[in-house]
Amino acid sequence: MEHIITVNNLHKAFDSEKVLKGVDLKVKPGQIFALLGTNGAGKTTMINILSTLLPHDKGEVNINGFDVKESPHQVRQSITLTGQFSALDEVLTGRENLRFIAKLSGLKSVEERVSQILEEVSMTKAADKRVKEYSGGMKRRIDIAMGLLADQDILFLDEPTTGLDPEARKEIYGLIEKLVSSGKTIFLTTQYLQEAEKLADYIAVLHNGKIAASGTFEELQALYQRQDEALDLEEIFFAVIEEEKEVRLGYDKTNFSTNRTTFEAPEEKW
Ligand SMILES: Nc1ncnc2c1ncn2[C@@H]1O[C@H](COP(=O)(O)OP(=O)(O)OP(=O)(O)O)[C@@H](O)[C@H]1O
Repeated sequence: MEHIITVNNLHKAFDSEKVLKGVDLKVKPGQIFALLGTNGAGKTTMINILSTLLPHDKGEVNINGFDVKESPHQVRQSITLTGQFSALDEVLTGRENLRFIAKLSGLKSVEERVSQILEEVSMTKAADKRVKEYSGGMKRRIDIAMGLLADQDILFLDEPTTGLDPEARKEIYGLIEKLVSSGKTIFLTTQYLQEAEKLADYIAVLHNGKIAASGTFEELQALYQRQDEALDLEEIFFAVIEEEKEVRLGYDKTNFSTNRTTFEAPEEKW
C-alpha cells in the first residue's frame, strides 16, 4: 500500500464555524507524519475525524484501506489514539493500568503482553509503583503503552510531549523513533517545531482550514528561503502563515521569498 492514510477534500464545521475547509493529505506507511498548526487550527479535530471519534461533513478519509464512514470498525482495528489528556488511573500502578485495558480489550496472555509492552516503553522498573508517583514523562510513556497493547499499525498521538520538560520530551521522541523502526506509522501533532524538524519524515502545516504547506523538512527548506539563507522549521512555519495571510489579503510580500507558485499541497512530492 503506497499510502496508509489518505484524506481528500475534508470539511468540518462546528455550527457556523468552518474549521476544516478542504484538507488533502497522504501518509506513507512507516513514516512519522507531523501535523502543525497554531492553536485552534483544527489539529485535534483532524485526529478525531481520522480516528473515527468525530463525523466529518464532506470529503473522504481512508485509513489502512478502509473508509472511516463506511468501515469505522475496521479503521479502529488498525489504529490507536493517545490524546492530550492522560487516561490513567492515578491510584493504580502502571502495570495495573495496562492490565485493566488489556483485559477490557479481550487480549490473550495478558500478563505476558503487559510485561512486553512495559519493556518496550522502558517502564519495567517503575511498573509496580502507583501512577501518582510518576513523573510527567513516565505517565506519558504508560499512556502510549496503553495504545500499544493491541499492536495496531497506526498510532495517532495528539501533542504527545505537551507539558513535559525537555528531558522527558526527548525520552518520548526516542520512544516514537523506536516504534517507527518497529514498523508503526505515527501521525502526531506538536507545538514543538524544533523537535518536529528533527523527528518527522513528513510535515504538514494546517492553516485556515487547509494544508498550507507540506513536504519533508528539506523540501520545505527549498521552498521557503530568506535571501538564500536556510530557514529552520519555526521560521518556515511563520513564513507559511504570513504568506497565507498575504495571499488572502492581497499584500505584497516583503520579508520572505518563496519558490512556491501555488498554495496547493505539492501532490507530486508525495
Ligand atoms: N466539539 C466542538 N464544538 C464546537 N467547536 C469545536 C469543537 N471542537 C473543536 N471546536 C473548535 O474548532 C476549532 C479547532 O479546534 P481544535 O481543538 O481542533 O484545534 P487545535 O489545532 O487542536 O488547537 P490546540 O493546538 O489549541 O489544541 C476551535 O476553534 C475550537 O473551538
